[in-house]
Amino acid sequence: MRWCCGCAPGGSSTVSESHAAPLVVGSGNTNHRRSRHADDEETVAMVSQTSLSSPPVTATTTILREEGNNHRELSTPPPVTPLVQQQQFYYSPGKTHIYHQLPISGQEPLTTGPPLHPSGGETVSGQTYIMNKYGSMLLRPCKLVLFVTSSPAPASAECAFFQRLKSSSWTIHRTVPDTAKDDFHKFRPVLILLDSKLPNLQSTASSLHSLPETEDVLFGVLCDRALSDKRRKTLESEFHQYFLASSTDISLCELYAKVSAQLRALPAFFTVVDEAEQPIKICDENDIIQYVNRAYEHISGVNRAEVIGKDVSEIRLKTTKTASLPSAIVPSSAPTEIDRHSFQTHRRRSSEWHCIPVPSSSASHQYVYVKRGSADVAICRDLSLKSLRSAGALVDAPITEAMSVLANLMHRCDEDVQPMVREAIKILSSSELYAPSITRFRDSDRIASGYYEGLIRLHQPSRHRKRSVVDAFRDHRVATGETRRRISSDVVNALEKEDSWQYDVIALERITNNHALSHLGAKIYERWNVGETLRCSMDTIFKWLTVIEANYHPNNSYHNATHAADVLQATSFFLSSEVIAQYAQDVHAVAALIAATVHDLDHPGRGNAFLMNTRHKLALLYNDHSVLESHHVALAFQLTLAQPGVNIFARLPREEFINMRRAIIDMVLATDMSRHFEYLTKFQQLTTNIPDIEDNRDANSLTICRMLIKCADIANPCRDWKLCKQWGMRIVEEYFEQTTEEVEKGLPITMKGFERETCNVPMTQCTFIDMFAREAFSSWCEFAELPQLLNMLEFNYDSWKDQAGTWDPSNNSKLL
Ligand SMILES: Nc1nc2c(ncn2[C@@H]2O[C@@H]3COP(=O)(O)O[C@H]3[C@H]2O)c(=O)[nH]1
Repeated sequence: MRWCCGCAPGGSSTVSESHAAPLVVGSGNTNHRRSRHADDEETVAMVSQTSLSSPPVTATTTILREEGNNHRELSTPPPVTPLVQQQQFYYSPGKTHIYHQLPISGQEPLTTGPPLHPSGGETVSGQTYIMNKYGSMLLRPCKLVLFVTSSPAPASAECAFFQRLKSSSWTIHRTVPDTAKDDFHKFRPVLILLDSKLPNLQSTASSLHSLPETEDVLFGVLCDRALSDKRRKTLESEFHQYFLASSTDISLCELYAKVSAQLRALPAFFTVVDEAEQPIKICDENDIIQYVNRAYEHISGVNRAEVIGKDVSEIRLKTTKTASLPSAIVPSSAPTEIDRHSFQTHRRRSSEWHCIPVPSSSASHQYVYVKRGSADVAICRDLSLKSLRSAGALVDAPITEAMSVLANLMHRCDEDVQPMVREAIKILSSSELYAPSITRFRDSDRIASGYYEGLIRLHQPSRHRKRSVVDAFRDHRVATGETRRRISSDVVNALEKEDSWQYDVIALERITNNHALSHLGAKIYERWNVGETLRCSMDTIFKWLTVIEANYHPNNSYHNATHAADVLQATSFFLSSEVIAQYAQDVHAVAALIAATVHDLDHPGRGNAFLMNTRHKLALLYNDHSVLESHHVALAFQLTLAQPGVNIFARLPREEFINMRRAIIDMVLATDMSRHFEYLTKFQQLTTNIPDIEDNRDANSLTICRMLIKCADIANPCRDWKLCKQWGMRIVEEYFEQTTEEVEKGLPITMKGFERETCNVPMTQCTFIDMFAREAFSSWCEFAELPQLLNMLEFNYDSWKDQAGTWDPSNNSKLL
């Protein structure tokens, strides 16, 4: 089937002499004049198309490179019987123009029309722009009629029907039966009208129907008066419609011109898809394969004729076991366009294939599978770790780069190499090779370097000054208060909806007079049956919570027991997610709750860098490694095991205690921000290979729970704005106090940008989101299917941004 588009070159809508015209598929230079020796390579693509009315549309492409007037065949895919004749058109890859060229030797495709209309969906100077979900495409309805009559000379006065057609920019070519076929090939009309007075009307129509390219052409008979039923019945096998010469209704013709213009775009797209470097296949909603491209044939070793029409599950690919298709998860409801972009879409999870539901208005859906890690990153998400980082990621560890190369390689190499590459990735991701270096933020960005120095790099060459800055940890303030809980109705009410993300833990802090942790903890532990797992009573658990709460510093503006309650509440919320419940083991879930409770125990209100710079005894004790985090969890076990009546692990069998303790330590240590990107990368690596997640449940559960508590620890920016803002002010106040002390004592400033006199608080929050929160929650929310948290993060980011422009540092003296 050959196509032409019916506008003259240059976009005018005058009746054109020649009707081949370019179909611009991409943006490209639409004024590009194709010359015989164009500066960029021109190739001729011969495409055979099935009839458009009979899916699946298969296309074989024989690429011919044009050299002079000769065409040398470039590549031939495995033979698939073309159902119809060859179509010939040109495309120049560099400019993604596809020229439809009638196979008249030597005829140049014409220059293209004006540039794509930016808005799309409009008709400008006779050109129609079709806006689809992926952007506008320039299509020009082909308004060409071939009128077959016995007298080629036009009647003195055109009939009303023809006048109406011409007034709507239609071109009418008259011909006689003997030259009708040649003229059809020459003009490529969308509408063939035969004069009802033709002596051999039916045989003429039948002869034209025999041309394969007429399968999508509208056949009409033009008559002076309405046909009798009998006459219509005899003609119905040859004609789709009869038109009265006296009629001025051309609506069917107009519609058909538009529809066929869209259909004509198919060969272009199939050529692009067929020539794409990455394997692509298209399935319908029943997972029947409708189409595969040449790269798929190449990588799978099967010919498309062997797979088209087959059920995905039947496909056993010859060369790549892993390339088998994932079993489909049919969504309960057809994903709408919006769904497609929400995390709730039931994507067919597979590490090998990126599945894209094709948005369509119909209930049934097609799915495009694109093999991951393939050449054309533009379409499929590249598995390299680098691409897993948000484009704005500021930090890349050398090891991450190496793993990104390996992840890419893994999906391109053949099957016997793949396991080795996969193993290499596992080895690299298991050892401490992550030494993130801030690579992309401006040195002048003091806040970002403040976070980097103060949270990640930590160690400062420091002047030695003996400091007994924080001795509070010696003062083990053990609560000797009563352990029998009396709960007022206010507290009971304040504990309502503790399972909601909107829960206001700061209100609970107020109502309980700084005992949010013990009260909220008791409720959450009870809801999670922690007592059952630990084989201890809720009374013991409440006593334990009271002791732990008493060892947080109430005078810290941020790192106090309410922050622990906040992180515990977030941990409980995340554990409630269906996806997490599927992957987190019970022991790790309970460990996460306990870890959240103790994760900042006895925090001195100063960061690790400060303790290291002051040679604090904790820094000496823990050799500058995760100093505070080690202290939090060590003290937690000391307090638990040393205090009679509060040992919540007392009844745990030894083996279970060892496992529980290991998991709690692991998760608390994971809150050390100096290893943020290490844990994040491992989580991303794991969750982009969903099938792998099944084969090492224990280790994977821990990786997920580490990420869970990490996100709970930095979840402030995802909370309701009122809470987000309060937490932001609290953390900055604590930083101000640290910086003030560093200045007073001549210590290195660990958190640059957090000087009370000059700090732009909203800007510090935006930087925290840019550097840490956005990327972590993008990965976390996609995996845990919590898209609403990302929406809140971006809303809060914009709220901080709005304030940053007018922030007055004089506000910094009264943040709380
Ligand atoms: N600026 C800013 N930093 C935060 C916020 N939440 C957590 N952090 C930082 O992330 C760190 C996580 O570990 P810590 O609790 O030790 O200290 C925390 C802060 O340094 C926030 O809302 N704003």
